[in-house]
Amino acid sequence: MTLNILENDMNKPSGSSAVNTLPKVTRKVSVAIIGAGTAGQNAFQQASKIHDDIVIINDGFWTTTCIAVGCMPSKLLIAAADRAHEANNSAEFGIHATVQIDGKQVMQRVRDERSHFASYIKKQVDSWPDHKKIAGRARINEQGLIEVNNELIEASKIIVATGSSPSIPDSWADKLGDTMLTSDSVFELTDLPKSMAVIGTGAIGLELAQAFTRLGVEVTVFNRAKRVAGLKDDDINNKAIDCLSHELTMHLGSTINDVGSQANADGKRSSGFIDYEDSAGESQQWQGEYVLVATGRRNNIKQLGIENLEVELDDKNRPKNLSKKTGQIGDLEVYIVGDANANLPLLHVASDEGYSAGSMVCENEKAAYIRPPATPFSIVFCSPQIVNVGMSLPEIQQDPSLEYVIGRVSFDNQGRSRVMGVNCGLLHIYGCKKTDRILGASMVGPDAEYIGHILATAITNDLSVKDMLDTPFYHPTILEGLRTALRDVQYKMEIPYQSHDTQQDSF
Ligand SMILES: Cc1cc2nc3c(=O)[nH]c(=O)nc-3n(C[C@H](O)[C@H](O)[C@H](O)COP(=O)(O)OP(=O)(O)OC[C@H]3O[C@@H](n4cnc5c(N)ncnc54)[C@H](O)[C@@H]3O)c2cc1C
Ligand SMILES: NC(=O)c1ccc[n+]([C@@H]2O[C@H](COP(=O)([O-])OP(=O)(O)OC[C@H]3O[C@@H](n4cnc5c(N)ncnc54)[C@H](O)[C@@H]3O)[C@@H](O)[C@H]2O)c1
Repeated sequence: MTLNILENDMNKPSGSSAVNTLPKVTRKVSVAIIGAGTAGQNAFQQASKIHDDIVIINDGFWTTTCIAVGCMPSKLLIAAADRAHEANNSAEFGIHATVQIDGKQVMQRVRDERSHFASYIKKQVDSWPDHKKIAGRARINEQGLIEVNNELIEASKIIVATGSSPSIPDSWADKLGDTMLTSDSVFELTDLPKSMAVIGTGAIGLELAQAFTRLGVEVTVFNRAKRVAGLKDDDINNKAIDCLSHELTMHLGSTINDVGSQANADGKRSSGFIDYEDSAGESQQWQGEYVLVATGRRNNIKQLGIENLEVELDDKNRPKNLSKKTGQIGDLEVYIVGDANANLPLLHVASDEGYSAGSMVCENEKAAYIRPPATPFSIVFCSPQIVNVGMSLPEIQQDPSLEYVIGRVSFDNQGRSRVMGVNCGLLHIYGCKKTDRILGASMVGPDAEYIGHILATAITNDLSVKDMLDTPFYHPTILEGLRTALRDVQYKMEIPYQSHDTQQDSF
């Protein structure tokens, strides 16, 4: 189905007042892409291979969220924090150091390196013809036309790649004023503050709270649920809280009743406050320099006028009839990709979806190379890292046909983890008894990013637990912990040809 909303209106008899009052279309294009982040840029590059009459519209910076305010600056901050942490915590190895942290230099390096990454994107965007790029905020009007600046664009196919933004509870921005930070503003700090509250223990809250703590900031974390990183396996969640609590002051299960800011005695600055009820029901107040609000992100779609393209949204702003493979909405010539569709708001997913939608507008599903939807996989880069792969435990439990066992390994006494002094963690692998396949896994622990990749490869390529165990595991590695958990899966499956012991790592 094509975008015929315009045609319907335009087809009204000539002389009709409706036609005469319509503003004039300034350009007609085969493909319009709205949003030039990772998903939009990939879509543009791919679609440009076939279409010359194509336009990409972007509001704000022409780098990407990932580079400007997301993955990269957060990992740069974590890198500095980890250096400080190692130096400060090596006494058990007989290494004693006095660490001096230059906050200005830490934050400057974050921005300098960010500029380095941004320069690659700038080079790419600069290479695109100017007439195909429009800087401005797009809106889709009632006729299904794209309004941007003084232009009115009619597009045969539209790819929406408008990303997401921090979601801030009502009135908090006004009440906190200058004391409020979000992931959009925190990397602009020119120095490290003395104190900070972090609200939210999702990926953003955990990563930044721990990084600032390690850099000497007095950080207090709040979350309404007794849950970190959205973990759905209670044992892994409890273990993650246990490992992270060694460093972080966390008020989990607390209710925030009010937030605000008040002038300091010096009259120069304000400080922020949070009135909250702790998990025991006691009223408390926190006061400090900044409040970092990390209470989730919302897709940038409602303000766009997407309903004018006949796209329906559910109660969570997610488009109905979304193909998770291509981002296409039903049989409309509309594709919604990356964070904008609120499916899996992760970088590799935005990248793949943008590529697929860009291919689809060139060819069709049969001719274009469309990658299958990625195996669900997420990593939170706190220490120890938190990883989820494949199906979650509640998803598995909802399907009685999936006879599952849980293979487990603790990293508290795992050989190499102990050698390295990073021995806190737990891995659960959910194995299917009937098929000898891995359904999913959840983990907090050292080297989880690598263990997660191996498990994602196994699930994606349909490897059996036996296949995995027939693969060598080098000694002594943290990855031997993965083998211990896989052996536990085998043992619990009671499959005759397989080993009947849960062998621990050899030391
Ligand atoms: C602090 C932080 C850390 C993160 N860390 C990781 C990580 O480690 N790993 C990971 O996988 N993911 C991470 N993410 C998530 C990742 O950054 C996003 O999933 C990804 O960048 C989304 O890309 P996108 O192309 O969908 O959107 P974006 O890159 O946000 O691009 C959307 C573009 O559309 C523009 N736009 C919006 N509305 C309009 C409009 N009406 N008209 C014109 N233009 C418009 C926006 O201004 C923007 O330029 C992190 C996110 C944050 C915030
Ligand atoms: N390493 C990574 O891959 C990475 C890193 C950062 C961000 N991201 C992406 O960004 C997305 C957004 O991250 P996020 O951490 O902002 O969101 P999130 O939804 O994962 O976490 C938000 C947290 O805030 C809490 N919360 C919400 N309202 C609250 C309130 N009023 N009081 C107290 N707590 C409240 C929620 O309980 C939840 O724990 C993630 O889903 C992820 O896709 C990924």
